[in-house]
Amino acid sequence: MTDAPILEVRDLAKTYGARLGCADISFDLWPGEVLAVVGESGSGKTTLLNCLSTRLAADGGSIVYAMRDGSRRDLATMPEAERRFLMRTDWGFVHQNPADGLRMGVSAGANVGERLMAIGDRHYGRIRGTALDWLSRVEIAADRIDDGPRAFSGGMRQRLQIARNLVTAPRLVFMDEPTGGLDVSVQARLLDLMRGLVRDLGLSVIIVTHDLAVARLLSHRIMVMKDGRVIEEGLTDRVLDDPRQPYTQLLVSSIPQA
Ligand SMILES: Nc1ncnc2c1ncn2[C@@H]1O[C@H](COP(=O)(O)OP(=O)(O)OP(=O)(O)O)[C@@H](O)[C@H]1O
Repeated sequence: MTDAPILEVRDLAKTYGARLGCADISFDLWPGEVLAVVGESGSGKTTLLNCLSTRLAADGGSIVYAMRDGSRRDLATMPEAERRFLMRTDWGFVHQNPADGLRMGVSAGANVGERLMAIGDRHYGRIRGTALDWLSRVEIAADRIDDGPRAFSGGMRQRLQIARNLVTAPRLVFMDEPTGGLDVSVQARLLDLMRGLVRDLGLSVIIVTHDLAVARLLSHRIMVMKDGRVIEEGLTDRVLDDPRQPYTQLLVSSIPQA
């Protein structure tokens, strides 16, 4: 842990014409911290995640990112090429639908190795070795390395997407409903795996989910969104065990208690 946030977000806002995407978003994310953004469908979670990861241009506010060299940079004014480099190296983005984050037409090994090549690794044997190592870390058998994602189950595809993202040792990972659309038993295994990796690698994570059980298991802190704004935030246990806002109370009461 360092004593400075990895991300400082102030007054971030995004509208789509007359419709509000998100507004008045301010928070700090600390190294090694997992922040869950929760809320119902349409509350602005995905808009916020896409603005933070610069996949979408915000209308206002600032996002300051702590670079590896310690310098602090405003992402809105960072040149496109530099942002793209960050996305390939320092950041990961795990999509709900693995097909959005994988190259479906190439092998599992190539999906992982490609990210290494993008940061300049050219040694075939080493790339394949690292890809094998990562497949095993996400519990994909070594003999599947030459199979394409199309031959994988939904859970395997999602694990492959995670390996592809983590192989470059990113510092910040964005996740958009990473367990959405999977069977409950597959979700449980994936969550367990993600929790271990996040902890072992000391990743900073912003995870969007409408599933409070996912937030409970993975996150240190929760931001609750409603109608594009953050209406409550705090440590995960506090928010889930002692929600202050009526809307959060409603969300919490609607999930079965473990
Ligand atoms: N491309 C777009 N054009 C117009 N309006 C949009 C667009 N994307 C999102 N919105 C609107 O912005 C608001 C926030 O949507 P957003 O997708 O961020 O919510 P969400 O909480 O991620 O929902 P979900 O869980 O269903 O993905 C909604 O009112 C939505 O209709």
